[in-house]
Amino acid sequence: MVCHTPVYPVRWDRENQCVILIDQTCLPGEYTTVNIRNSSEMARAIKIMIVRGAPAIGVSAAYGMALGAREIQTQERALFLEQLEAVAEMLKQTRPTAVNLFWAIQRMLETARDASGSVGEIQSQLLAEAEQIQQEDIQTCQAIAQEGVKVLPDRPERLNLLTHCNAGALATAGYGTALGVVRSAWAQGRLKRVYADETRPRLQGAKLTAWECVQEGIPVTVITDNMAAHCMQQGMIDAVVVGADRISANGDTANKIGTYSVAVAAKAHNIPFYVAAPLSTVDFKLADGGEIPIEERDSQEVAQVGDTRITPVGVEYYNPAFDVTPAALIAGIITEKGAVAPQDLISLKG
Ligand SMILES: CSC[C@@H](O)[C@@H](O)C(=O)COP(=O)(O)O
Repeated sequence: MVCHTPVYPVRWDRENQCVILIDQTCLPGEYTTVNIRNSSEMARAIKIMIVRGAPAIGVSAAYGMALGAREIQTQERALFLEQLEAVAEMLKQTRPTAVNLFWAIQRMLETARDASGSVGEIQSQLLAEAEQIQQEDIQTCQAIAQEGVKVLPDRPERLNLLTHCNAGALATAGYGTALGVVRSAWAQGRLKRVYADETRPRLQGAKLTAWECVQEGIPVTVITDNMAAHCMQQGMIDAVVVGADRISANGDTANKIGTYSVAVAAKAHNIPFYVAAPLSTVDFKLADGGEIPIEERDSQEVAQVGDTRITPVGVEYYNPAFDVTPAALIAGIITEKGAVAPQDLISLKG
């Protein structure tokens, strides 16, 4: 096996002046990369999930803005800023739930507005800002992982953790949020095994979380989504750690569809359920999870497994990509500034 660690799903290629994305639609069968040369290509890559996962989407959007800035021809500052807004709008249309997308685009727009100098200098500053966002995200993930390990159940025996979807290095600039906690627990000798829900319909757990674990020799068992409650009932799970796409001010958490049912099952079995996410995933403007926009994706994702159609002709489909886990089911939200109870999240507002 060719080992691809550490995993960096989004990279700036200085020599070729393009962004290199790991094509996550090809994993685990094939490790390939895609060169992204302009903002439209980046928007498409986010939409069709070549790159996915809230923080990775944010980093990619930041690079999309930097690429878009370079496509603008005018040397007139006001016109440049106006055209950059249009690039921002295009990137914002890609995926509605992951707030990191909007957070990163906003940060890039503010960088452009605050920048002094010529249009050329602003373009350079935007590229530097995208690189900065990327570096910060890796450091944030490592801090989340350190904080996360501290809150895991304190038991003499090694822990069995369950996770849903992929909140690993592939979903961030590197290292991961929920899977970062798993990684750190493994590095510290506190992890026995991670159970990865397969995560229908896109199978990020079976494909991506499992792939990342195999890369690093972390023991991983893939289960279908409907097995999680059974595993909990059998005493196989000590804690659940998942990522997030958007967290409202009260701690309600939108994450990959199926997360809510895992949280309900964890509560029923008295198993702590943790959300690991950077503060850039918290949308303090939203009072509760009812205000979080939920992306609905193509019905084909439900109708098919891989390329095989599994449903009869004539049925209807419903394919929300995310659900909202109420704060009451969450034992703690693990951020780079420490882990807090959902109701105390507001104390971390910068
Ligand atoms: C650190 S990633 C956190 C979330 O973005 C992740 O759990 C998730 O739901 C990803 O969804 P996806 O649709 O694959 O982008």
